[in-house]
Amino acid sequence: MQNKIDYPREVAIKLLYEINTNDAFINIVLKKSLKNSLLKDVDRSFINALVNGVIKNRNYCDWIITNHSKTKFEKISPWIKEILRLSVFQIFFLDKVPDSAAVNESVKLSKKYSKGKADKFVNGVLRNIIRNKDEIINKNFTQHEELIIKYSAPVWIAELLKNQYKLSTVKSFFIESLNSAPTTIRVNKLKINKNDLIKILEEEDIDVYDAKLCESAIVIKNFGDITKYNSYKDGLFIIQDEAAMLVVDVLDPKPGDIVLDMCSAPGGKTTHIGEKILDQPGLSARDIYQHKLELINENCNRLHLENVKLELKNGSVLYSEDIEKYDKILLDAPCSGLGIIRRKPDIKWKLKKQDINSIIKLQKQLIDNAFTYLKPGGVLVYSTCTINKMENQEIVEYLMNKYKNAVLLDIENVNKDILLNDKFIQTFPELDGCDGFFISKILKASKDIHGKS
Ligand SMILES: C[S@@+](CC[C@H](N)C(=O)[O-])C[C@H]1O[C@@H](n2cnc3c(N)ncnc32)[C@H](O)[C@@H]1O
Repeated sequence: MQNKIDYPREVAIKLLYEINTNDAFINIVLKKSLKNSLLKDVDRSFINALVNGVIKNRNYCDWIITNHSKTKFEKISPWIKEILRLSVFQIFFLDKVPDSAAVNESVKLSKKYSKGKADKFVNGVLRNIIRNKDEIINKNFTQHEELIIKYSAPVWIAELLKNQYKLSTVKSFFIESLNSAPTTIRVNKLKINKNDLIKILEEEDIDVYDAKLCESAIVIKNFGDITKYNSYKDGLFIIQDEAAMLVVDVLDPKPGDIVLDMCSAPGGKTTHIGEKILDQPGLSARDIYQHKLELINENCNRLHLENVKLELKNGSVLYSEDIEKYDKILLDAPCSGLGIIRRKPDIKWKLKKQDINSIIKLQKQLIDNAFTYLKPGGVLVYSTCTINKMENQEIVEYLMNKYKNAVLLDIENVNKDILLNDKFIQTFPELDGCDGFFISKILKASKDIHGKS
């Protein structure tokens, strides 16, 4: 056995420790560490696969470790836990890595990252697991255990969704969350048309595929670091999920509209609005964090949008100067993010049951203020990237019950498969390929249309 530690595995362990012990965000730590220009592309994708794989399958890995270790799982030190998880993930999910390689690398890592006889402990646990590999793979689970263990669903999220959807829907949702999400880009139509962009991407050796739901979308594969391509640097497109593109299609802003994007960072939808209004003045993009406004600014600069007004404002505060000022408002609200756990699997472990109530409280404040900021005759689009009905349909119902002049509009010109009663869009990763988005469209009528007192 060579003594040198395999570099990608060591990076993966450090990142897993940061995510699981220090609460770091998977996308941020991965982006930072994969930027290292000394890394080969193959190592970059191995680190990405290891870190995402462990976080996605964390419950399953932990269940296997728990059942094959004499030391209680809670008593295992954080570094050793990550080393074991990484090994178990390789043994059960990566066919190309021989089991012996996964074990040997973990033993070396445990010598470096722990004191005492940790390497012997790791070796013993992993050899025990390998001996029982077939039995583990063929284990019969109850339906509940299958969700929680095999598909690594947090218990409380599984319960929440089982109260809202059929068990088969919840199951396929969690199975899909273990897969990788596609990469889609939105053509920047201010700069180029779709066919010309496809030609340029093909010349750059990027694989290009049709997207399903949105006319401006292209699926891309086989590109490595996207920021190195001229097409990216020239601002010919932005990376954005297809469902996220639908949000602005539903808002349908036109040149001349006064538009507010209330929770707008990092600006995926802001830039789409800017494109649709032909970069005319009239678009304000807000967020509560200054550093996030800078991300919008970067996106606007790269996509050649010059007229977006950035505002550091708290959406839950009612500003009197904004009342009845806007023709169109997008409220892409902060939410539980359950619709994007395929892209950001750490959401599963970071989100807590008690967070849902505070998220809902904020969503109600935001939608109240958004509605107040609309001109009579104006249109509000309320969207989230979650499939939790409490943050979706129920927030819209709250608004409809509170304001006599709120009218839920039909959503037109979209694929009927993603519509619920013509009123809501709800996409599901396992059915539609894109992220799990909710979209609704509300008109502020000039007078009481419900006849309520
Ligand atoms: C779902 S993200 C928006 C994504 C964005 N629309 C896009 O397409 O790129 C929600 C945003 O709301 C912001 N946010 C959270 N609380 C807020 C508040 N009280 N007021 C304004 N923005 C807020 C977050 O910082 C985050 O950037």
